[in-house]
Amino acid sequence: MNHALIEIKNLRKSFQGQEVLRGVDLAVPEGGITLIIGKSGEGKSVLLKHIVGLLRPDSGEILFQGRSLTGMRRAERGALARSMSFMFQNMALFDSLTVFENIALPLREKTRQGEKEITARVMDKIERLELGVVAGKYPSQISGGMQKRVALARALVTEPRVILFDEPTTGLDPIRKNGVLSLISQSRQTFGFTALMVSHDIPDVFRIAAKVALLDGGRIVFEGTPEEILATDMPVVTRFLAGQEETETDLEGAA
Ligand SMILES: Nc1ncnc2c1ncn2[C@@H]1O[C@H](COP(=O)(O)OP(=O)(O)OP(=O)(O)O)[C@@H](O)[C@H]1O
Repeated sequence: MNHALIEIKNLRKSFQGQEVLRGVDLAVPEGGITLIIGKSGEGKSVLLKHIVGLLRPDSGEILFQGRSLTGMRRAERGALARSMSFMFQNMALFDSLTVFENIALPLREKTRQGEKEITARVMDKIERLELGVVAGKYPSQISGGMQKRVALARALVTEPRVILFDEPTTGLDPIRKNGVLSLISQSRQTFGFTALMVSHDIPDVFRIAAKVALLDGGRIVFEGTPEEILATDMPVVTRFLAGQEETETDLEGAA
């Protein structure tokens, strides 16, 4: 992990006069997992959506290997979009498609590969993510943890350079949560992509992150390693981490 693959500079975004991102600066190093944390509604998903081009900034820049997204020609932006995948919380699997067909979908949509190559690529991911037994099943016939594994296979099948994860473990129990986090970490080592992830699984998710960035008040107010964020006495960080613990305790108490 060394230079920044993606750089976000002074990014601003308002919705109906309400400024959500107020000058976000963030460097995402190549390789490794960069984690974005922050309170609910701070704009973490909005930030990810700018990187995949689903939202356009009011001002500021997103650089990919030093090149500005807005300055790129259409063809170049298209190629870049094909080199990224995402696993977003609301991007569920298609119920009417089998696991195999769900994984094949990005290849059918984003590439011109023939049936033989598609089958080979899908089967490779199915084998590596140990999904063989469920390949012919429909999403409703498999567990939530298995569905996340399928969603990960779908994100990986185009062999992307960057994968964005928006709360990839939402709705899973603690054991399955940790299973999915380990799977993401192992897949990253095997396939070598750069990951940018939004997660509330604190502190569990720290063990797989190389870098942590805290979004607060529309800006990144802390960047560092997991060890650094746990050790800092910056009030904005300690308040946030203490709040997370309370939420966890409340949820456990309510369960
Ligand atoms: N397309 C949109 N139009 C209007 N407002 C939006 C839009 N997208 C996001 N917002 C607003 O931007 C703010 C930030 O939303 P966002 O989903 O990024 O928060 P978040 O930090 O990801 O929260 P959570 O942790 O709860 O998922 C919210 O107030 C949301 O209502």
